[in-house]
Amino acid sequence: MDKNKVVIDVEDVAMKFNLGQEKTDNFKEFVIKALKKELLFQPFWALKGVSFKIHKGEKVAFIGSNGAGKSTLLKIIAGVMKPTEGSVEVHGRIAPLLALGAGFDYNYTGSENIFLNGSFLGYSKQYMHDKYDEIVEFSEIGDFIDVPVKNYSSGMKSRLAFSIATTVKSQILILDEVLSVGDAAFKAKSTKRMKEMMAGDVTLLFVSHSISQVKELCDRAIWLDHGKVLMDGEVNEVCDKYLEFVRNK
Ligand SMILES: Nc1ncnc2c1ncn2[C@@H]1O[C@H](COP(=O)(O)OP(=O)(O)OP(=O)(O)O)[C@@H](O)[C@H]1O
Repeated sequence: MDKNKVVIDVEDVAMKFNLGQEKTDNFKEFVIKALKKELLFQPFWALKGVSFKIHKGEKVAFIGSNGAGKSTLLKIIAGVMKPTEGSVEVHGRIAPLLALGAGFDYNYTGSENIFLNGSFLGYSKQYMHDKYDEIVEFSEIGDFIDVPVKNYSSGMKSRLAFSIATTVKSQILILDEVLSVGDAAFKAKSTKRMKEMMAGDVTLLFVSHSISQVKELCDRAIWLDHGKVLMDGEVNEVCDKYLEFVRNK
């Protein structure tokens, strides 16, 4: 495996959101104010000057307080959002597992969503056919596979999303909090599968508030704070500094 190959190159990325300064009580009021141009928007930088490179096979965790910009950064890397400034280069196929069930169309059945997600990830219908049984079996969805996803519990949605993303073979895996959902049995099963994948040359981008899980799965951590990289290095070192920071807050 070519450990020196850069698979993700993030350069000077910034992301600006426009936040409404005043509260509107309802949508009608919002539309009227917007039409009358009475709404004031204040720019808010969720990410600013973020740069790093990720090499093939690295397992990288993104840690930091609520609102630090972790999910926004992963969405930009996955191509769901375009950064306001900077550039992101990705070499390899990404299986994004952003916020649970993202990528599902709730009106379609689990089965239909497997093919929908497959085409979204760039896999052929035949390939998804070949993987179908394994995906359904691992997800433990059972007969619910023919029911619209809107009737699934959040645990069922995350089990199916996890199962799709980890059964199809992709070089880059993005996991956002997903392992924290699902019951104890599924959690054990998904952690085992993650570890099997870790043994291969998959590149992992992992967001979690569980530092023990981060230490277990990753070898590098990037600590984000208020949209900036505060520390980037060996996982135990960065996590310990972060925990110390949290304790002293
Ligand atoms: N679409 C959006 N419009 C406006 N603000 C947004 C949008 N998405 C995210 N934000 C803001 O950007 C900041 C970063 O959010 P993000 O979800 O990336 O943080 P996070 O580090 O993943 O947080 P958490 O640990 O709570 O999941 C937050 O202040 C959030 O309110």
